Amino acid sequence: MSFTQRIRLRADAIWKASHDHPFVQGIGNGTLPKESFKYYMKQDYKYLIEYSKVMAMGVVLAPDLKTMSGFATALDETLNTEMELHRTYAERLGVSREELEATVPGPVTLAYSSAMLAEAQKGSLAELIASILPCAWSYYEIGKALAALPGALDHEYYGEWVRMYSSEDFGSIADWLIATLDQLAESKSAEELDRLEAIFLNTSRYEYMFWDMAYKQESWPVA
Ligand SMILES: Cc1ncc(CO)c(N)n1
Repeated sequence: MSFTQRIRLRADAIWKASHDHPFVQGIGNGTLPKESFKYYMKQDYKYLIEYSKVMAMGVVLAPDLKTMSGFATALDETLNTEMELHRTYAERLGVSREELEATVPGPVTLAYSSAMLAEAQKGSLAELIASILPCAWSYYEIGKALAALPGALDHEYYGEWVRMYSSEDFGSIADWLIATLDQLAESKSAEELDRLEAIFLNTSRYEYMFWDMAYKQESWPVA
Protein backbone atom coordinates (compact mmCIF):
# COMPACT_ATOMS: atom_id res chain seq x y z
CA MET A 1 0.00 0.00 0.00
CA SER A 2 1.34 3.44 -0.92
CA PHE A 3 1.76 6.11 1.75
CA THR A 4 -1.15 8.16 0.41
CA GLN A 5 -3.41 5.08 0.33
CA ARG A 6 -2.51 4.49 3.96
CA ILE A 7 -3.36 8.02 5.11
CA ARG A 8 -6.51 8.08 2.96
CA LEU A 9 -7.64 4.94 4.78
CA ARG A 10 -6.90 6.46 8.19
CA ALA A 11 -8.98 9.50 7.23
CA ASP A 12 -11.84 7.44 5.88
CA ALA A 13 -14.37 8.15 8.65
CA ILE A 14 -13.75 11.91 8.31
CA TRP A 15 -14.05 11.81 4.51
CA LYS A 16 -17.23 9.77 4.77
CA ALA A 17 -18.71 12.36 7.14
CA SER A 18 -17.93 15.08 4.58
CA HIS A 19 -19.45 13.07 1.79
CA ASP A 20 -22.63 12.47 3.81
CA HIS A 21 -22.89 16.06 5.02
CA PRO A 22 -26.21 17.70 4.04
CA PHE A 23 -24.33 20.51 2.29
CA VAL A 24 -22.56 18.08 -0.03
CA GLN A 25 -25.64 15.92 -0.52
CA GLY A 26 -27.67 19.08 -1.14
CA ILE A 27 -25.41 20.05 -4.05
CA GLY A 28 -25.82 16.54 -5.44
CA ASN A 29 -29.61 16.39 -5.22
CA GLY A 30 -30.18 20.08 -5.85
CA THR A 31 -31.88 20.83 -2.53
CA LEU A 32 -29.14 22.98 -0.98
CA PRO A 33 -30.55 26.39 -0.02
CA LYS A 34 -29.03 29.08 -2.25
CA GLU A 35 -28.25 31.26 0.77
CA SER A 36 -25.94 28.55 2.16
CA PHE A 37 -24.32 28.18 -1.24
CA LYS A 38 -23.81 31.94 -1.53
CA TYR A 39 -22.16 32.04 1.90
CA TYR A 40 -19.98 29.06 0.93
CA MET A 41 -18.88 30.58 -2.40
CA LYS A 42 -17.78 33.81 -0.76
CA GLN A 43 -15.90 32.01 2.02
CA ASP A 44 -14.37 29.56 -0.43
CA TYR A 45 -13.12 32.40 -2.61
CA LYS A 46 -11.16 33.78 0.34
CA TYR A 47 -9.95 30.29 1.19
CA LEU A 48 -8.71 29.74 -2.38
CA ILE A 49 -6.68 32.95 -2.30
CA GLU A 50 -4.69 31.52 0.63
CA TYR A 51 -4.58 28.06 -0.93
CA SER A 52 -3.07 29.65 -4.04
CA LYS A 53 -0.37 31.25 -1.91
CA VAL A 54 0.47 27.86 -0.44
CA MET A 55 0.84 26.46 -3.94
CA ALA A 56 3.05 29.37 -4.87
CA MET A 57 5.21 28.40 -1.88
CA GLY A 58 5.29 24.92 -3.40
CA VAL A 59 7.01 26.43 -6.44
CA VAL A 60 9.63 27.91 -4.11
CA LEU A 61 10.21 24.70 -2.14
CA ALA A 62 10.22 22.40 -5.18
CA PRO A 63 13.50 20.48 -5.56
CA ASP A 64 13.48 20.48 -9.36
CA LEU A 65 11.98 22.18 -12.42
CA LYS A 66 9.46 19.43 -13.05
CA THR A 67 7.99 19.86 -9.57
CA MET A 68 8.06 23.66 -9.92
CA SER A 69 6.12 23.32 -13.13
CA GLY A 70 3.56 21.01 -11.47
CA PHE A 71 2.86 23.60 -8.77
CA ALA A 72 2.72 26.38 -11.37
CA THR A 73 0.06 24.39 -13.26
CA ALA A 74 -1.93 23.76 -10.07
CA LEU A 75 -1.67 27.45 -9.18
CA ASP A 76 -2.88 28.51 -12.63
CA GLU A 77 -5.74 26.01 -12.49
CA THR A 78 -6.86 27.42 -9.12
CA LEU A 79 -6.56 31.12 -9.91
CA ASN A 80 -7.84 31.04 -13.46
CA THR A 81 -10.17 28.05 -13.76
CA GLU A 82 -11.50 27.06 -10.33
CA MET A 83 -11.88 30.64 -9.07
CA GLU A 84 -13.56 31.58 -12.35
CA LEU A 85 -16.35 29.22 -11.25
CA HIS A 86 -16.74 31.28 -8.09
CA ARG A 87 -16.73 34.55 -10.08
CA THR A 88 -19.41 33.17 -12.41
CA TYR A 89 -21.61 32.00 -9.51
CA ALA A 90 -21.09 35.32 -7.73
CA GLU A 91 -22.44 37.11 -10.78
CA ARG A 92 -25.48 34.83 -10.85
CA LEU A 93 -26.00 35.44 -7.14
CA GLY A 94 -25.77 39.19 -7.52
CA VAL A 95 -22.49 39.43 -5.61
CA SER A 96 -20.12 41.99 -7.13
CA ARG A 97 -16.41 41.28 -7.59
CA GLU A 98 -15.68 43.85 -4.87
CA GLU A 99 -18.05 42.20 -2.40
CA LEU A 100 -16.58 38.79 -3.22
CA GLU A 101 -13.03 39.93 -2.57
CA ALA A 102 -14.01 41.90 0.53
CA THR A 103 -15.56 38.83 2.23
CA VAL A 104 -14.47 38.59 5.86
CA PRO A 105 -13.13 35.07 6.47
CA GLY A 106 -15.25 33.15 8.99
CA PRO A 107 -13.71 31.24 11.91
CA VAL A 108 -13.22 27.96 10.04
CA THR A 109 -11.99 29.67 6.86
CA LEU A 110 -9.36 31.52 8.85
CA ALA A 111 -8.33 28.51 10.94
CA TYR A 112 -8.06 26.22 7.92
CA SER A 113 -6.12 28.75 5.80
CA SER A 114 -3.79 29.52 8.69
CA ALA A 115 -3.13 25.83 9.32
CA MET A 116 -2.08 25.29 5.67
CA LEU A 117 0.09 28.40 5.59
CA ALA A 118 1.77 27.38 8.86
CA GLU A 119 2.73 23.96 7.50
CA ALA A 120 4.00 25.51 4.27
CA GLN A 121 6.17 27.93 6.22
CA LYS A 122 7.96 25.17 8.08
CA GLY A 123 9.87 24.59 4.91
CA SER A 124 9.27 20.95 4.03
CA LEU A 125 7.55 20.25 0.72
CA ALA A 126 6.09 17.00 2.06
CA GLU A 127 4.39 18.86 4.91
CA LEU A 128 3.07 21.45 2.49
CA ILE A 129 1.56 18.77 0.26
CA ALA A 130 0.14 16.80 3.20
CA SER A 131 -1.71 19.94 4.27
CA ILE A 132 -3.24 20.72 0.84
CA LEU A 133 -3.87 17.19 -0.39
CA PRO A 134 -7.28 16.69 1.34
CA CYS A 135 -8.42 19.84 -0.47
CA ALA A 136 -7.71 18.69 -4.02
CA TRP A 137 -8.29 14.99 -3.43
CA SER A 138 -11.51 15.09 -1.39
CA TYR A 139 -13.16 17.55 -3.79
CA TYR A 140 -12.34 15.28 -6.71
CA GLU A 141 -13.79 12.28 -4.85
CA ILE A 142 -16.91 14.27 -3.94
CA GLY A 143 -17.20 15.65 -7.47
CA LYS A 144 -17.09 12.16 -8.97
CA ALA A 145 -19.53 10.72 -6.41
CA LEU A 146 -22.04 13.52 -7.00
CA ALA A 147 -21.62 13.25 -10.78
CA ALA A 148 -22.90 9.67 -10.51
CA LEU A 149 -26.20 10.84 -8.96
CA PRO A 150 -29.05 11.10 -11.47
CA GLY A 151 -29.41 14.65 -12.80
CA ALA A 152 -26.54 16.12 -10.76
CA LEU A 153 -24.27 16.95 -13.72
CA ASP A 154 -27.08 18.68 -15.61
CA HIS A 155 -28.71 20.40 -12.66
CA GLU A 156 -29.58 23.92 -13.78
CA TYR A 157 -27.98 25.53 -10.75
CA TYR A 158 -25.46 23.17 -9.12
CA GLY A 159 -24.49 21.27 -12.28
CA GLU A 160 -21.64 23.61 -13.07
CA TRP A 161 -20.12 22.99 -9.64
CA VAL A 162 -20.40 19.21 -10.06
CA ARG A 163 -18.87 19.39 -13.57
CA MET A 164 -15.91 21.41 -12.31
CA TYR A 165 -14.98 19.10 -9.43
CA SER A 166 -15.57 15.86 -11.33
CA SER A 167 -13.50 17.05 -14.30
CA GLU A 168 -10.32 15.30 -15.34
CA ASP A 169 -8.46 18.60 -15.36
CA PHE A 170 -9.29 19.11 -11.70
CA GLY A 171 -8.56 15.47 -10.88
CA SER A 172 -5.16 15.55 -12.56
CA ILE A 173 -3.96 18.06 -9.95
CA ALA A 174 -5.01 15.71 -7.13
CA ASP A 175 -3.33 12.78 -8.90
CA TRP A 176 -0.14 14.76 -9.34
CA LEU A 177 -0.06 15.79 -5.65
CA ILE A 178 -0.65 12.16 -4.62
CA ALA A 179 2.22 10.90 -6.80
CA THR A 180 4.54 13.67 -5.60
CA LEU A 181 3.82 13.01 -1.91
CA ASP A 182 4.31 9.26 -2.38
CA GLN A 183 7.68 9.93 -3.94
CA LEU A 184 8.77 12.28 -1.14
CA ALA A 185 7.52 9.78 1.48
CA GLU A 186 10.00 7.16 0.26
CA SER A 187 12.91 8.93 1.94
CA LYS A 188 11.12 9.85 5.20
CA SER A 189 11.51 8.20 8.59
CA ALA A 190 8.57 6.56 10.38
CA GLU A 191 8.33 9.59 12.69
CA GLU A 192 8.20 11.97 9.76
CA LEU A 193 5.51 9.87 8.09
CA ASP A 194 3.43 9.96 11.27
CA ARG A 195 3.76 13.72 11.28
CA LEU A 196 2.59 13.92 7.64
CA GLU A 197 -0.35 11.69 8.49
CA ALA A 198 -1.32 13.97 11.40
CA ILE A 199 -1.25 17.02 9.09
CA PHE A 200 -3.40 15.20 6.53
CA LEU A 201 -5.92 14.18 9.19
CA ASN A 202 -6.13 17.73 10.52
CA THR A 203 -6.85 19.33 7.17
CA SER A 204 -9.31 16.50 6.44
CA ARG A 205 -11.14 17.58 9.61
CA TYR A 206 -11.07 21.18 8.43
CA GLU A 207 -12.62 20.08 5.13
CA TYR A 208 -15.54 18.61 7.09
CA MET A 209 -15.77 21.75 9.23
CA PHE A 210 -15.82 23.95 6.15
CA TRP A 211 -18.92 22.16 4.80
CA ASP A 212 -20.54 22.40 8.19
CA MET A 213 -19.69 26.07 8.60
CA ALA A 214 -21.17 26.83 5.18
CA TYR A 215 -24.33 24.84 5.85
CA LYS A 216 -24.91 26.79 9.04
CA GLN A 217 -23.60 30.05 7.55
CA GLU A 218 -21.54 30.33 10.68
CA SER A 219 -19.82 33.59 11.42
CA TRP A 220 -17.90 35.08 14.35
CA PRO A 221 -19.89 34.95 17.62
CA VAL A 222 -19.10 38.61 18.35
CA ALA A 223 -18.95 40.95 15.37
C1 LIG B 1 -12.43 24.41 1.46
C2 LIG B 1 -12.08 23.90 0.12
N1 LIG B 1 -11.39 22.75 0.02
C3 LIG B 1 -11.03 22.27 -1.19
C4 LIG B 1 -11.34 22.95 -2.36
C5 LIG B 1 -10.96 22.41 -3.70
O1 LIG B 1 -10.06 23.22 -4.35
C6 LIG B 1 -12.06 24.15 -2.21
N2 LIG B 1 -12.41 24.88 -3.30
N3 LIG B 1 -12.40 24.59 -0.98
